[in-house]
Amino acid sequence: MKIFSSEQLYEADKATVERQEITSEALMERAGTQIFNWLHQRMQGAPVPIHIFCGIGDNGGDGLVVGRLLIEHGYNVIVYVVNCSDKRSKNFLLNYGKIKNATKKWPILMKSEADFPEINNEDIIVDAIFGIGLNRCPVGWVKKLIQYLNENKAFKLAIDIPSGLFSNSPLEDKEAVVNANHTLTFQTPKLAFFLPETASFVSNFDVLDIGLDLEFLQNTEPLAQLISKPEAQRFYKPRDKFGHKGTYGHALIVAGSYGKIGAAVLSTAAAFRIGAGMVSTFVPKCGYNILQTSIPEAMVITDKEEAFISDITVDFEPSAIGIGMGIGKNKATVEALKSIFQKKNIPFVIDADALNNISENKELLKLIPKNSVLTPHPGELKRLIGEWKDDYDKLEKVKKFSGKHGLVVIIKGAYTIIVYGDKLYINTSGNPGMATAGSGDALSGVITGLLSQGYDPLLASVFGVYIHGRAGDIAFGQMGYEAVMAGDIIDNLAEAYLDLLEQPEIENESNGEQ
Ligand SMILES: NC(=O)C1=CN([C@@H]2O[C@H](COP(=O)(O)OP(=O)(O)OC[C@H]3O[C@@H](n4cnc5c(N)ncnc54)[C@H](O)[C@@H]3O)[C@@H](O)[C@H]2O)[C@@H](O)CC1
Ligand SMILES: Nc1ncnc2c1ncn2[C@@H]1O[C@H](COP(=O)(O)OP(=O)(O)O)[C@@H](O)[C@H]1O
Ligand SMILES: [K+]
Repeated sequence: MKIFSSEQLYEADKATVERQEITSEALMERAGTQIFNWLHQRMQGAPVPIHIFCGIGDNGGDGLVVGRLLIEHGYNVIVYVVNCSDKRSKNFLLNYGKIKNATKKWPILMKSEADFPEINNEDIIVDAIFGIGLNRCPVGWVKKLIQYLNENKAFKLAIDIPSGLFSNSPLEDKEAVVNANHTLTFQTPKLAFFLPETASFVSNFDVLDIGLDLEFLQNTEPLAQLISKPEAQRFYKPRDKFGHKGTYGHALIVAGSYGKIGAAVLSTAAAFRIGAGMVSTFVPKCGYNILQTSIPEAMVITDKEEAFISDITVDFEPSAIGIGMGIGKNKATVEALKSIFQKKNIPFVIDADALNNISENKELLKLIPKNSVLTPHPGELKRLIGEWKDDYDKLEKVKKFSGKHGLVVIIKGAYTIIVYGDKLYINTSGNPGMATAGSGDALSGVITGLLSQGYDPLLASVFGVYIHGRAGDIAFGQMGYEAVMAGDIIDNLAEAYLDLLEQPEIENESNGEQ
């Protein structure tokens, strides 16, 4: 599913009105009707008071449509106009008139704190104050109203986007955003829903298809692509009936140092489970017995050093190399990295201490083969590209870094983002149970194993991040968040594949899966 900017959505709006030969008022009616249907389906006529707070723009207009439809269906509705400006939009005014006709009275006009209504914890709040047209932070009594709503325990449903949140630019005032329990967003989710500083305002969301012009949506380059099951299903490369282990490549994992051989074990196991034909693992001598015992399927090659890696020599041509997990920062290890980057001109997966060594020895950057995949968590990323002001600044910096060096960068975390030049892919699988030691080692093994099977680096990254997260979700289903260990994620790669190969999901409007 594509994520568009607010500017693109206004263009889509315009294209829809022109090509479908409808009025923008009709489009608003469509949008409001979708919200009404969502509520009506869940409330089934329940007499719970619904407080609808409408701004004076088109988001407010949507709120008025919802209010009118609910009233016409006998719901207990109180509609307020948050009168923060006299510049009411055309469609707001049209619907203001319509709701008056339906109810024979005007909505309640709010002009200051004195107008804040009493709301019970069991009531429902619909937030239609600001949508994607927010152009400055809410201040004064409007900010106070947002805070007042947030203090209330009533269920808060935001229309399109929680008021106070900019859809694709930095948040300036965290105190002036509606903390929505659920958001019903039109046509595509907004970028702010997925970034660490703003995602918490959008704990749950559904995407409502309001039928914006398909040609525009298909032909417009989005801000980002959201990756869910349907996309992953398209990326999957089916196994060949006549394939043999050589068909699926020989992956090399270079990992581990004294006390961190587990990192090598985890990434090796993950590379096998994701389907690499063969996996050889290069470790310091101290890792030999551990590897041979824990993963008999792996071939093990050892360094001349006992406790760390100093010189990576192998007697075969790997189809992919995953490097860095638990290797430490010994000087000799840095030299070994330098030399292998120069010797092997294939895409690498570069993780953990390999990234830290690169950050401390920036000359290594130039030696990394093009289209290699870097998998930093936020700490490693900061060391690599420096501090950032906010999430958007971070994305711009990573895009620049990726473009300059010709690398895929995976920004790990909840909603992992894969960056390749100007392109952003946002993963939707995964859960906080995966915040556990070694889950990153598993990811590097997964991506290395996919590269070795012939997935190109971008595809291996996007698909690998999804399936790793999905395996984590399945592990969560079995044992809850806390008990998940990295090994459980690896064990569930099998289930994640089976889940992927089930009948394709019907692409519907919910959960961002389109
Ligand atoms: N573009 C689309 O595809 C569609 C948009 N619709 C709705 O239209 C919304 C966008 O409507 P608008 O562009 O009218 O914008 P909004 O309704 O988001 O609000 C903008 C209005 O509020 C004022 N404003 C902005 N920030 C303010 C602040 N901090 N304090 C006080 N006033 C402030 C602006 O000057 C403007 O008058 C969407 O979010 C969505 O709800 C739907 O009706 C249907 C289709
Ligand atoms: N809250 C979360 N939600 C989703 N995925 C998460 C979450 N926390 C961690 N992960 C995933 O777990 C992995 C953690 O990687 P990393 O921090 O490198 O772990 P380690 O270094 O211990 O192996 C990443 O793939 C990350 O996206
Ligand atoms: K809103």
